Amino acid sequence: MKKIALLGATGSIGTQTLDVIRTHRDEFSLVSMSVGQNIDKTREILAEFQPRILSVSKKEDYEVLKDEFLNITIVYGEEGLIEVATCSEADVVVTAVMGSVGLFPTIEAIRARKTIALANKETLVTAGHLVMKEAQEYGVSILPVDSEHSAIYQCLQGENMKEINRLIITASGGSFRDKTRQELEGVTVEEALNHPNWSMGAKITIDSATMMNKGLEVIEAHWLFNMPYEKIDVLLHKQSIIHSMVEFHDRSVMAQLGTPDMRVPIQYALTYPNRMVLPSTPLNLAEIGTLDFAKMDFERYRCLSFAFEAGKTGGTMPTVLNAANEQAVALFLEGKISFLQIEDVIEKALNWHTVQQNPCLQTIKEVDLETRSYVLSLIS
Ligand SMILES: NC(=O)C1=CN([C@@H]2O[C@H](COP(=O)(O)OP(=O)(O)OC[C@H]3O[C@@H](n4cnc5c(N)ncnc54)[C@H](OP(=O)(O)O)[C@@H]3O)[C@@H](O)[C@H]2O)C=CC1
Ligand SMILES: CC(=O)[C@@H](O)[C@H](O)COP(=O)(O)O
Ligand SMILES: [Mn+2]
Repeated sequence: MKKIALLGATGSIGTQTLDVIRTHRDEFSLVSMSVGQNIDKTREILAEFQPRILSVSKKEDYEVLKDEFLNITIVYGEEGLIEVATCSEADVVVTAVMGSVGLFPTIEAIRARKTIALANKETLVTAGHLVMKEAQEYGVSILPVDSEHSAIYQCLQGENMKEINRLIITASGGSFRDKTRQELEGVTVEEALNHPNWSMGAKITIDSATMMNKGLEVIEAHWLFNMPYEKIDVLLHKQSIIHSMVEFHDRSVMAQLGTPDMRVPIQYALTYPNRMVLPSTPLNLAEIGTLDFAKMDFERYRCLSFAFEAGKTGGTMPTVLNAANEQAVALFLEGKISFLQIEDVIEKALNWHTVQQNPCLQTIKEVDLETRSYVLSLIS
């Protein structure tokens, strides 16, 4: 029986992780979980899965739930996230919170020698050098959940890392892939949230529309696979059937394919190196007929250029990229800035910041906060 700590149980990845646990009750159990503010859904999850520890974001929710669920340890805030992630019984921590708030619990989980099933890409973007160093020091595996990185990981099984020529990350193009830049003026939040292939949380769906999701994934791949940026390519592939590819020195290309269903990479991370049955829709290529590919347009998707530049600059630059993006997307979702302003404020933040190399955790925390304040100052 594998015991799971789940950060972000009420979200899109969290819900699908619970579905995987539900499908394999004899293999997995939920021992601890965190949520944000969705307390109705939390009550349902607690009743069904009965974890030992729950963390909520707000103290007010903690006050209510602690009197309601007397046999569950209830905690809250950033300390609560760490308590969930370091729960003594847990073997594996699924990091499915949204944003850089996932960094500190992930670091503490590594120090507690938990295997990490990593969905929360912002953690690697903001502090990849520290996360990978800690994982190496503590002998902890970081198993990718993000579909592209899971695909690459699957293609690399039994391969020699020294024989890789390049990684090819596929990108659907997001909600606005058929629009020109001019047509992006005045697009609505509702339109932006309409991803063509995946049903995901709001923030990543907007990232997908701006192509920042792919930028974050390039940086995530750089750290996970120790790959220089020059060897990471992005390819437009609108069906999201090929989840990513690896080209080797002999020009052989390995790809992983499947219908878009995040339960597949989630389950793979939980069962690795084995596989188990999953009631997912089989891939029917005859029915799909055609798979499309196109060259990435870096003028159209400026956020992808920002990410490559920030990644190559290194130091605190990816932290700024991530924090500015998180703040800008939040402002867009609140209706306070337009879709095109997202990339404008990110560009301003990157130009404003003076990079510091090899930042420690404290510096990353400070730069993250300063960047968010800077972005807010731009619109006030
Ligand atoms: N969804 C997907 O298919 C994929 C997602 N990812 C990555 O996985 C992560 C999660 O994405 P997704 O599931 O879509 O996101 P969702 O927005 O659906 O879920 C986020 C989860 O995190 C919780 N949360 C949000 N903010 C905080 C906070 N400040 N403190 C504590 N908890 C918080 C939410 O709680 P509540 O709702 O209760 O407020 C919810 O449980 C992201 O990093 C994303 O990039 C990667 C690949 C695919
Ligand atoms: C499911 C998943 O992993 C997402 O990150 C997905 O890749 C988003 O799709 P695009 O960013 O390619 O639109
Ligand atoms: Mn992805």
